Amino acid sequence: KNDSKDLSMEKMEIEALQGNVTTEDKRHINSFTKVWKKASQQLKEGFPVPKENEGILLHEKLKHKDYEYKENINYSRISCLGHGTFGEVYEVKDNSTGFQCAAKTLPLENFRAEELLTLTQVKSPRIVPLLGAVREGLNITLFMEMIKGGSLGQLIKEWGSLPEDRALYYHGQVLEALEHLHAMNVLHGDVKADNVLLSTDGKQAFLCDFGHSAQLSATGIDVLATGDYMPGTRTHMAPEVVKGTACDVKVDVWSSCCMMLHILNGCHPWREHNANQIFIKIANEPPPVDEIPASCSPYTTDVIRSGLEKESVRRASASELRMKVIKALKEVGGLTNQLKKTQKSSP
Ligand SMILES: CN1C=C[C@@](O)(C#Cc2ccnc(-n3nc(C(N)=O)c4cc(F)ccc43)c2)C1=O
Repeated sequence: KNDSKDLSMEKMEIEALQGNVTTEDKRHINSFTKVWKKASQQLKEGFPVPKENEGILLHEKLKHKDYEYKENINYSRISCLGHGTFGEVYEVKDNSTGFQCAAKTLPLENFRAEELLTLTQVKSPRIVPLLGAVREGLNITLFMEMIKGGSLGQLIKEWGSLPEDRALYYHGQVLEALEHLHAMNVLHGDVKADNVLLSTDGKQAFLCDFGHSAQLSATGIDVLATGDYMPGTRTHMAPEVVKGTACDVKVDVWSSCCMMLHILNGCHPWREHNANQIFIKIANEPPPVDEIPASCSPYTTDVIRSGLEKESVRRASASELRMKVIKALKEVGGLTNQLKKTQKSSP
């Protein structure tokens, strides 16, 4: 009897929220997640979806007007920060407060409820904070803190590759974010340098883009290549993902070590193979440990080897690997080299 009462309460709550943008608390975002997931399904099946402007703003400097929050009317795009499979990310400014933040916009039919559910559940200093989620017609816009140092992927492009100490330093911070996620049986699903954002002084790294995240069942094992799951970046995919066998949170540990190879070598692992060959290589060949630079300390080599175990049961967990990273970072003398801003690679 109580459940049905709760359900009808929730139904009333959702109806009250629909068609409006409000600054409620985070739990209302979950209500919209259900509504948008259904609308996204309807669109995919070819049914029309009413064009609404609705959602939740979580930051007091993002101000809706008469329960509306629309591009150009209430906020404006300043510049494009990045684009990819996920949609586009812009730097935006609230027209009434001048507050600037970042906003990822994606078509409603590409909306995955897990992206928002993960972001409302996770509280970690190593994860980009969500500032709001608004539907405008057939688009969803997710507002988040602006992280001014840009992405680690951009930094690697600028410098070619990064020294071992800095690679370990950033790997350690990514593993901190993964520890938080994995403790809640959530996997990120697309750990790579493009999804790691840096503070301007390069001292802090933040994990972003939960468009590929998945909440695993209680056993912690799921087959990812099913349903609406969108796999992450091919070169960073764990063998179990490629093979479509049972996956657990350790797929992120594998990807984080592929990211480590990318930072150290300046290119993704499995570089010389074309897209289709990569799946066969990942599934059948030994892990790409031969791509670990010979100049790396034995401790760094041990980090990458422990995270690139093909059998996920033998692979280190995020917390075990972070311990190894801290040891390796100490062994190489800590974070010493400064990336001098002036010495950018020639244009
Ligand atoms: C909290 N939250 C909300 C949505 C989310 O799933 C995402 C994302 C995403 C994807 C790609 N790129 C960026 N991206 N964000 C920024 C920024 N916040 O400053 C950014 C800055 C760049 F220079 C390049 C890409 C950038 C952010 C998520 O995690």
